[in-house]
Amino acid sequence: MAAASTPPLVSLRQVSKRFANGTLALQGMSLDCGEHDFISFLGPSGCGKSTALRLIAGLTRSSSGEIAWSRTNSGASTSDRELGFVFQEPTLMPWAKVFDNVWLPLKLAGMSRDAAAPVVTQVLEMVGLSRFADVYPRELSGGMKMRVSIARALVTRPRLLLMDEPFAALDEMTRIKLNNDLLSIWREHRFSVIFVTHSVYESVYLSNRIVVMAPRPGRVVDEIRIDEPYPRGEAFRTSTRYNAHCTAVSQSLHGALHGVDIDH
Ligand SMILES: Nc1ncnc2c1ncn2[C@@H]1O[C@H](COP(=O)(O)OP(=O)(O)OP(=O)(O)O)[C@@H](O)[C@H]1O
Repeated sequence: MAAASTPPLVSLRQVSKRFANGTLALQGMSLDCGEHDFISFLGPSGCGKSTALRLIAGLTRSSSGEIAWSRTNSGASTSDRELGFVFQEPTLMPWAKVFDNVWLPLKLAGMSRDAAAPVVTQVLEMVGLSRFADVYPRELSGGMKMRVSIARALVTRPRLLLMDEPFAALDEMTRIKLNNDLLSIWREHRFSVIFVTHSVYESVYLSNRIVVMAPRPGRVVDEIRIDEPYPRGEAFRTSTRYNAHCTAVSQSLHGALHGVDIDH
């Protein structure tokens, strides 16, 4: 979690996005994402979660407001290579082996296959796919393809990993396994995560902060801290405390959808 003295990695101040067709997809969002935060954007369809993520990634421009990045140790402003993005679909190149899919961001940055090999091998190990470097995506299950996608996002060693409903299409058991593996990678490598989800249960399990959002216009209605220690495992998932957090977050979401302010 962010120490009080550490400046935020990225700050949003009153950020809004109106599309050309007039839709106000996001209205006045403010957020500080700290070093080693795990933040979830939680809300129903159309509340601007993906738009907020795309704004942070620089994939779309805000209509108003400011997005500011902290300076890196080298003094440079945060660059693309310090951001990783994982989409709901793994979006792998079907004609390329797992190794080459993961190498891609480094290849685009000018790194040869040989020079990239140690780091590619290392991230494949992190996601549990060491033995699959030489297979094609079609030979992998949905969960394994998502692991490749996560490895590809981590190969540049980003300070911030943006994840847009990465596990929504996976079965429950695979999702739980990937939740656990993501948390252990995050704890060990100490990057920050912003994670978009529709699931109250997933957001409570993973995050230290949950940003609750509502639609029409897309906006933040609440932020809830999950002050529970990591590592989190089955004991937490089946605890009364976990259930109490899920109830509180559900109530906030429910209140937001009915235009009621929830006081925390
Ligand atoms: N390129 C676009 N042009 C016009 N409107 C858009 C565009 N992209 C998104 N919107 C609209 O902006 C609003 C917010 O969309 P966004 O995809 O950010 O929501 P979301 O919370 O991520 O939804 P979901 O959970 O369904 O992915 C929606 O009303 C959507 O229809």
